[in-house]
Amino acid sequence: MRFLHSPARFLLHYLAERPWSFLLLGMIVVAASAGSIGTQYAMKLLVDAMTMRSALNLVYASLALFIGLVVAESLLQRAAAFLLGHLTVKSGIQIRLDMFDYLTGHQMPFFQQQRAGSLGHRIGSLAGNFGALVHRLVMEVTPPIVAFVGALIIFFTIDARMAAVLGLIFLAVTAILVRHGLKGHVHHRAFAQKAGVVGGELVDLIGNIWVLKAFAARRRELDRLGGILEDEAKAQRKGWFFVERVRGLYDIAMAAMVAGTLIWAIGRWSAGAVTTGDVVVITTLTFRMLHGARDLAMALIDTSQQFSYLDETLEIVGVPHTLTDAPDAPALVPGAGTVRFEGVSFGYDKARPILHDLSFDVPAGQKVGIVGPSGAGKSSILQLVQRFYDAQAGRVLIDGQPAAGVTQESLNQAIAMVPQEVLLFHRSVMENIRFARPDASDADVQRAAEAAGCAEFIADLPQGYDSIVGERGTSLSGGQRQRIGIARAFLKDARIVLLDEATSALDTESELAVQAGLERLMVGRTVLAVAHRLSTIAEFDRVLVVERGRIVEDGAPQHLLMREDGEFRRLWTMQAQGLELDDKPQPRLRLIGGNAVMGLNDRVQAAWRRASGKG
Ligand SMILES: Nc1ncnc2c1ncn2[C@@H]1O[C@H](COP(=O)(O)OP(=O)(O)OP(=O)(O)O)[C@@H](O)[C@H]1O
Repeated sequence: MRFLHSPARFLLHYLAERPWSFLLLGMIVVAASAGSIGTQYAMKLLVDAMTMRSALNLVYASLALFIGLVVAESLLQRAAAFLLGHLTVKSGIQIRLDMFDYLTGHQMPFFQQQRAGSLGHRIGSLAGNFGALVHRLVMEVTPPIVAFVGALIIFFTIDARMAAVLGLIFLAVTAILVRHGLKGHVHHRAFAQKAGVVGGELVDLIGNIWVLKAFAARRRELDRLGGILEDEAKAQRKGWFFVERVRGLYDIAMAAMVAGTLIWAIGRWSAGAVTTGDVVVITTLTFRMLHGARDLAMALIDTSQQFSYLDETLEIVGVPHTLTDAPDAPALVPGAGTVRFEGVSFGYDKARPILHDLSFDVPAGQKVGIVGPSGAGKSSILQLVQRFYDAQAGRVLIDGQPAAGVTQESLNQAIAMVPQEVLLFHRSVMENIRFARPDASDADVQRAAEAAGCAEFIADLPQGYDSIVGERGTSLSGGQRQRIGIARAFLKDARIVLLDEATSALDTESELAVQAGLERLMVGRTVLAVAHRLSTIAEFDRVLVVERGRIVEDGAPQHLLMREDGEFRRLWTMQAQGLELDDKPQPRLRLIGGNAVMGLNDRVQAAWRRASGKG
């Protein structure tokens, strides 16, 4: 999206979305400002008519003109404010929708590098920035410019020399103020940065409220927050003092200028060169011009500040997408559910490859367990199947179609994933499960929940399916969240199911419930499961053992177990002893949770016996 490349393009893009409305707004504002200058002129006519003892008709006509212009200006001002509010609210909705759409198109690493809260805040503030910019330009920059031009014209009718002098003064005052004001940017930026730190700290503290309470750290953290707020206040004070200094300077300059102009005008009046009305209009217009110079300078400073906020946000949110659909990419045509890796090499960082020349073929309906030491690249294989990343070499084919050649949306439709950590929205259980298929009926959702083994615990929740699960599902246990994840996969009803087994141990009862749900889910589907507890894949059709990004064994679990010095057998034996391997250059053994050992339950013991011919 080219319009995200610069604040000016961004502004123009959204102005061009409603060109006629914004043009109308500009015209109303120009007319209102002209009307306001016109009132000064009408006042001069009135004063002249009165002092020159003109016919009463002329006096009343001037008065009528004056009142008419005052009313017209005020009506136009209201119309402009109404239209501006209406337009910026509409554009604000559009901007946030566009930005959310663009933001969610970024690849996963983007979200790992940015804090979610700060991204949300930035999207929200983009709409605010746009509104503020349009407001400044239309309501604060345009009127002083129109007033300046109008005043200059009136001055020229009175005294050309004076008009030229005042015009130059106006430009000089504006330029000096803008120049000086821009120097204050450093203070404003420092304050904005400190305010950002405070915001981030607050979000962090509230997000980690559990730690705060558990470590009795409320008082301690309050003191720490006090220190950070003090820092912010210092930066804020510097900004204020700067602005006040600029204002002081301006006030002194204005007093001198108005006094000078008045003395000069009265001198001309006493010489009979100008009328009383002229003196009145000269005085009011001088005030107006000088105020206009100040307002214009402030508005320009503010506009440039808004531009830099906008620029800062666009630099983060508007970076180009790194993973996009190929032009004219077709949708994936779902088939029986085959997965094929052809010479796939991949690294999150190109310089540090994780998977090396991986090739395997999973026919439809096969259940494949992926095992290996921690960090071997198992989860990365699942990430590539879903095309969260592109491989640096080779291809991933889903139902014979390259994952990189079809639309990402259609690819994600064809695959159901039950991740290690099931993430839930702060919505009801019903909505959370239905997220997998928005058009599913309540009965469909309930059937999926029953199949996943959720029905019982959902019935025990205070409002059943309507219960809100708490932010990120915190009011549910780990096992319950996982079963909701399985229910989602049921509802999605995809031919290909990816499972990434949770590393954190569940209690035995939960584990059995999750296991039962998974087993029902796997029936008749192609399954790729990353397994930490080898017990879970004992009855799979096939096991791929991955070590440092390479497949070192591939076969049915029973067969692999029979290989005397096989890797799978070694992992199995270690797990039976409660140990697990880290896939580091110097592999390290570590103790794993007791449940993993308990996970080697009867079924596995039976498989072991079968494999070793003792069954
Ligand atoms: N998003 C990421 N960005 C950069 N490196 C990553 C990312 N995810 C994983 N890695 C690295 O890639 C390597 C393989 O990780 P992966 O998660 O695929 O291993 P795994 O075999 O699934 O491990 P585990 O069993 O511990 O889940 C690890 O060294 C890991 O640090």
